[in-house]
Amino acid sequence: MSVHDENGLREQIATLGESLFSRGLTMGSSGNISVRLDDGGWLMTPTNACLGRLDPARISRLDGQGRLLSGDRPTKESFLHMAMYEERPRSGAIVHLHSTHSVAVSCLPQIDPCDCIPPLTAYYVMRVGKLPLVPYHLPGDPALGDAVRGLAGQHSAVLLANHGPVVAGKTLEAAVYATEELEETARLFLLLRGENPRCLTPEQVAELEARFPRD
Ligand SMILES: O=C(O)[C@@H](O)C(=O)COP(=O)(O)O
Ligand SMILES: [Zn+2]
Repeated sequence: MSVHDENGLREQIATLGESLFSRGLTMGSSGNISVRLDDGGWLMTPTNACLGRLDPARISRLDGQGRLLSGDRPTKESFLHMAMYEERPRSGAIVHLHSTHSVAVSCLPQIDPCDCIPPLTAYYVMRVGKLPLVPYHLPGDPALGDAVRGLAGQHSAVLLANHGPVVAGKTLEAAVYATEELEETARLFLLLRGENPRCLTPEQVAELEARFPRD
């Protein structure tokens, strides 16, 4: 990958981070973003950085073993991102946010841990699919990587209990779109609680999965 391409990805991380932050999809210095590079390394947002005010030049550059090559110290969830990439060789980017409605769902006692949000809309199935719950861990706990490793092969998105979503996509744009769709569907799910909404049937879900594979 040329320096020119890498710089373009740095700019894209900062631009999309600002877009997510300015729309209230993550607050303060919460959330992190990573992109896989052609040489097997990664660009990751630095720890304690506000996604709304990222400096492209200070984004952490890691090698394939997760060692910091340049930039600020990476997100404390770097091992979580790396575990997800390991299981998803076709994923090129990962987004983790503290988006309010998704976090709210992650705190509910009675959600199905194998599938936290039912298939309410076609677009949700196309962008997110089945969303498993990862049991609560301290943010930055290396055990989170192992917990996610067991799920990420089958799922492009997981929901960390009492914490928030982690979403992979083929490109950074795809991961951001999927995270936005997850947040909007979490909002719908909360709006419809108690209404016994009509969900898509297993046949309708299977048709969508076949016609619109994610990555
Ligand atoms: O919730 C946390 O502490 C992290 O998962 C997070 O969202 C922000 O951590 P850093 O990326 O290390 O700033
Ligand atoms: Zn977090």
